[in-house]
Amino acid sequence: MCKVPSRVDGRFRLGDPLGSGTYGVVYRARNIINDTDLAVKLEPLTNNSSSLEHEYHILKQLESGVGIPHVIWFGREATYHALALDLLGPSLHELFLTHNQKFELHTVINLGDQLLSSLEYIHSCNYVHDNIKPHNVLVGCGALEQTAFIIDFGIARECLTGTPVFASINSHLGVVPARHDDLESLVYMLIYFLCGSLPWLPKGRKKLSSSCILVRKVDTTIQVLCHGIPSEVATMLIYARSLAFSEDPDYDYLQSLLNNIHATLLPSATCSLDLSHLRDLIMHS
Ligand SMILES: Nc1ncnc2c1ncn2[C@@H]1O[C@H](COP(=O)(O)OP(=O)(O)OP(=O)(O)O)[C@@H](O)[C@H]1O
Repeated sequence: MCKVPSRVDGRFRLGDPLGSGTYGVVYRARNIINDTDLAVKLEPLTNNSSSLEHEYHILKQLESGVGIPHVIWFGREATYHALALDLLGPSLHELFLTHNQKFELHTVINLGDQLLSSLEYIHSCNYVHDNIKPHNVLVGCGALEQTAFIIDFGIARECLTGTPVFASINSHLGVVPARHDDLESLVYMLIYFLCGSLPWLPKGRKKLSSSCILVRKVDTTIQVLCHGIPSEVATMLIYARSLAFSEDPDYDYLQSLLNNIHATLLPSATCSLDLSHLRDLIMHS
């Protein structure tokens, strides 16, 4: 790989890597003009079409949505495409591991509520995310620490499917993903946060193929999957799976199911994500 530039666009000084994915590495950076922190995602230039440029165009179109990362700049630096974004905090995956793989019910309801609204917005702009999973939801920083942000819009929805563990059954079968597939993935994620695992999740370090996960997923009844958690979650999954390809999802109905669960909580249960203490643990480790 070519040498990573120390600065991007003359003003963003790159620091440590924050994470990496299939397409590139994301660095913490400092804007030396206005002294603010940000994140810069670098993707090596190749002859292939740029996934980062694709992501940039989608983010620009989704720009004003709540829970959508804000783009600061996109361009080329040396032999890289670079996307500068507002700096966000840890992912739900990291926070979940820090919290012994269990989130409180009110936290899960709050996440479900926020992510449902963000998905409704993304879908209203004619996009399907197609890779909803705990790694792709980050909490915000500072004043936005109670907001969940959906990241990673780099997957072209027509050609690739997302991560098998959270993928909808349609997505496994190679059906072009539709809005209800994002909703199905969201419900799997909520179940995962409430139960600490999913029946098709491989144990330990073992890796399962997408086809194995699909077989296990299809073989798991909703009753078994949703055992011990509020019945509204099962209703959400039945509803998401029942939607036809081009059918408009009734987001209000799904929201009302989450509200029903919320109504059963003690008044002392906060309406916030309540993840700041975990965030601090990660930041200081
Ligand atoms: N704005 C941000 N602020 C802080 N960290 C970020 C930000 N964007 C991404 N990251 C970190 O970088 C990691 C990789 O980012 P991202 O998922 O966008 O890359 P990718 O190459 O598209 O990944 P994938 O292989 O999942 O498609 C994330 O898991 C996250 O830890």
